[in-house]
Amino acid sequence: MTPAARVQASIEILDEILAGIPVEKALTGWARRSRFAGSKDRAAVRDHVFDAVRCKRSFAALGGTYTGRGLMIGAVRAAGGNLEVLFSGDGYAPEPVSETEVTRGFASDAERYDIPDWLWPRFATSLGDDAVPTAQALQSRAPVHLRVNLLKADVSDAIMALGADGITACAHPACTTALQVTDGARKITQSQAYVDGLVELQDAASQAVVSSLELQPGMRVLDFCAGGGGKALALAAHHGVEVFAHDVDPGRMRDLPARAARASAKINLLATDEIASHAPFDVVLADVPCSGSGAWRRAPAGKWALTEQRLQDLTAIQGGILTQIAPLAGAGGTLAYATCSMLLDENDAVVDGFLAENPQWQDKLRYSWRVKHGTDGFFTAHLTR
Ligand SMILES: C[S@@+](CC[C@H](N)C(=O)[O-])C[C@H]1O[C@@H](n2cnc3c(N)ncnc32)[C@H](O)[C@@H]1O
Repeated sequence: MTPAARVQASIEILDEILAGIPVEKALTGWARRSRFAGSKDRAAVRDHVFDAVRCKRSFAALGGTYTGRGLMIGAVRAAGGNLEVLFSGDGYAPEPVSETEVTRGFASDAERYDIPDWLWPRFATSLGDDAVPTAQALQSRAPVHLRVNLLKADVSDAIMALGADGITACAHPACTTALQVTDGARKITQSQAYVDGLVELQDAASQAVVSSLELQPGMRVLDFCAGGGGKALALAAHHGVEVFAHDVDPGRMRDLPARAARASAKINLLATDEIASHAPFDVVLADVPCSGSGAWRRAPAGKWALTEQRLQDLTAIQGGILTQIAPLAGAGGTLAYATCSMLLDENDAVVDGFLAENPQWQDKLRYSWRVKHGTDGFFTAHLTR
C-alpha cells in the first residue's frame, strides 16, 4: 500500500469508529477485508487510527469536519505532512483537500489539547501547572514497558534475552524491575524472553505501585481488584510473599492461572465468599476501577467515553470498595488504594472521604506518577491503623 492508500484505509476505519464501532473491532474488520495489506501496512494503519482517536478533537478542528476524512486531514496537518501528496485523488489516494477543509483554528484549549470540555476544568485543577504538558503527552503514543520477572531472570539477563530476539530495552527509572523498549516492540509477544516468562508487558508506574508496598517474605497480600492480574503477578514475583487474587467479575481473572504458570508464580484465586476465611492480610491492594485517565494514551477511546455522571459513579464505587476492604487488613496492616487516574476526584478526594469517615485509619503514603515522567499516570495511597 502507498502512504496515501494507508490514509484512505484509515479514513474508512475512522468513519466506522465515529459511527460507534469499537476501535479494535473496526481495525480487525478492515484487516480481514484487506488481505492485500502486509504487516507493515497494518501497523501503519493501526498507528494512524490510534493517533486519530487520541487527537479526535484537535484533528477534527484542523481537518474541518468530524469525519474520518476530517481527522486524517487534521492528522497530516498536525504532523506537518504534505496534503497534496497524500490527498492527490490518484489511485487509492483520498480526494484533494478543499480550501474550506483547512481554514478552522482551535476554539479553546480543551479542543487544542484533546480533552472534553466538561472535563477540562477538573483536569486543570487536578494537574495544576502540569495540565497542558500532560494533555499534550496524552496526544502521543505511550512508551512500551516490560516488567522483569525476578523469579526467572535479573534485569541484565532479561535485556540480553530480549536482544537475542531483536528487541532493544533499557532500564526505566520508575522501578527497578522496569524496562523501556526502544526498538522491536512489535516482536515482544513472539520473543523467547516473553514466552519463557522472563518479562511481562506492564507499565513502569503500574510496577512502581507494587514496589511501593515494600513487601517482605512471609507477608500475605490480597489483590482485591485483580482483573487480568498484572499487579497480582508483580506481587507474586516477590520471594516468600503469599498472594491472593480476587475480582468481583471472576471471568476477568480467567487468564491468570496460565499467566502465573508462565511466570512460575503462585497466586491463589479467591471467590468473594472465600475472602473472609483467609483474612486478615498484611496488605490489601485495591487497584480500583477508574476513568483510566492516566492510561488514555493506550486506551484513547476511554477519554471520549467518560462523562460527568460516569465519573461520579466511579468515585462512589471507589469509596465503596475502600470501605468494604478495610476490615480485611490485619492490625498494623496496609490498605493500598490505587488508580490509573490523574483526577483528584478519584484519588485524594476518595481517600480523604474514607479517612473522614474512618478516623482509626491514617495516611502512610500518597504518591502520584505523571505521564511527564514517561509512565502512565497512576496514584497510590497507603493507609494504616
Ligand atoms: C483497574 S482494573 C484492575 C487491573 C488489575 N489490577 C491489573 O493490574 O491488571 C479494576 C478491576 O476491578 C474490578 N472491580 C470492579 N468493582 C469491583 C468490586 N466492587 N470489587 C472487586 N473488584 C471490582 C473490575 O472487574 C476490574 O477487573
